[in-house]
Amino acid sequence: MRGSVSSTPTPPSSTTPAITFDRVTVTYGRGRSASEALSDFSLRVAPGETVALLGPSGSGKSTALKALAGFVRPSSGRVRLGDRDITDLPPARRGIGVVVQSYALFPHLRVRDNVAFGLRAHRVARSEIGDRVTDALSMVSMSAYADRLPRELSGGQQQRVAIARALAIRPGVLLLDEPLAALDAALRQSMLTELQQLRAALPDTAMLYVTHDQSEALALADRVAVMRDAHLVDLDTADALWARPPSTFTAAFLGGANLVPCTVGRVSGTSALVSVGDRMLSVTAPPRRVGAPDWAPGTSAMVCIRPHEITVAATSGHGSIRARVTATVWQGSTTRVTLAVDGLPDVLLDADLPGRTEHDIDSAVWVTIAPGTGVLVSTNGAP
Ligand SMILES: Nc1ncnc2c1ncn2[C@@H]1O[C@H](COP(=O)(O)OP(=O)(O)OP(=O)(O)O)[C@@H](O)[C@H]1O
Repeated sequence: MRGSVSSTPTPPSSTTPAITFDRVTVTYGRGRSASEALSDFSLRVAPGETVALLGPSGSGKSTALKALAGFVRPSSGRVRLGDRDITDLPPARRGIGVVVQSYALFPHLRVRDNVAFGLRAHRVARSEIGDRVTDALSMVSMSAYADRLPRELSGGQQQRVAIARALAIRPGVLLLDEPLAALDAALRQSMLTELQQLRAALPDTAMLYVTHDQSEALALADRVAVMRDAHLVDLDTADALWARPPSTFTAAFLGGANLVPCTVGRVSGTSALVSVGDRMLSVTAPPRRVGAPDWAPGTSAMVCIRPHEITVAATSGHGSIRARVTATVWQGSTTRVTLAVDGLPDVLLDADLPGRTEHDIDSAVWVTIAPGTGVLVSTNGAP
């Protein structure tokens, strides 16, 4: 399946979607100060599917979530859960579990009462509440903390309680808005693993996961919806978006790709020879999206080269290109080396080299891009 929003905004199964956004537009403010935070947004999420809304700050991700949860009202368009149109329902009657970045726990209520609160708001029978709270806390491994106040918990523990509170109502749909953003890097990693386990434990729950962190989207989502300036720009499986980015924006947003201008030469199936400066490079030419022209010889495009696909040596080798080191940053397990490559005056390439690699600034090196590792990306419609 190709990642064109116009051609494939459909969930993988043919069942009724758990979540439907049908051409939703949200406008904040009025008159001259009115601005569209979400424009003509359509998306369907299948039962049991996790879709990540990924995009930079201000691109409209949270607004989409709020429109579904009922915290903002669309100026046009409809939202549905299954066959039920919920556009006009108050939030508490939508039966959606919501988890936000700031935990939003009541500071004066103990953990068990924070979780029970949502159940009372959803009018769950008093006799059922105790068992539901116990189940939800055990799902997030927080049973031992039921009698604590939020201030007696770490950030990660508070976020688990917030997730338990959302799960206790047994929602068919769970919305998570940057749930890990307030946590430190180590905790974020372990919570990410726990969220993966939670997802496996809830095979029928559809999840919409808002993040600006591509690694969270790749780790958790069945499909990724890339947002930009209030619009959905690309939608596909995480694998497909990574391997065959449909746009330069998505290529850059998912993993800091090097985007090198090229001219398409000979194309055979999914292989292409392209000229980059005065060099020929063998790259992958993914099938174009439905309705788009093929990669015609002479077309201007970009080659997306991931930083880990570049090797750097002190001496020249077969097919290597001379370059100059302009910066190095040690990142722990890798060193990012930035390179000015001969014949490409306007491009700096980032290479991620394993371990701690020492290169003097301005030193001459030889760069090799393994044949076939770069992928062609269309510049049609790109800014
Ligand atoms: N209540 C509001 N009133 C006016 N404008 C708003 C309001 N909430 C959001 N916006 C604006 O709408 C746009 C989209 O905001 P939104 O919060 O949906 O973006 P986002 O992609 O979730 O960003 P972030 O990752 O920073 O949370 C932004 O320009 C924002 O400033």
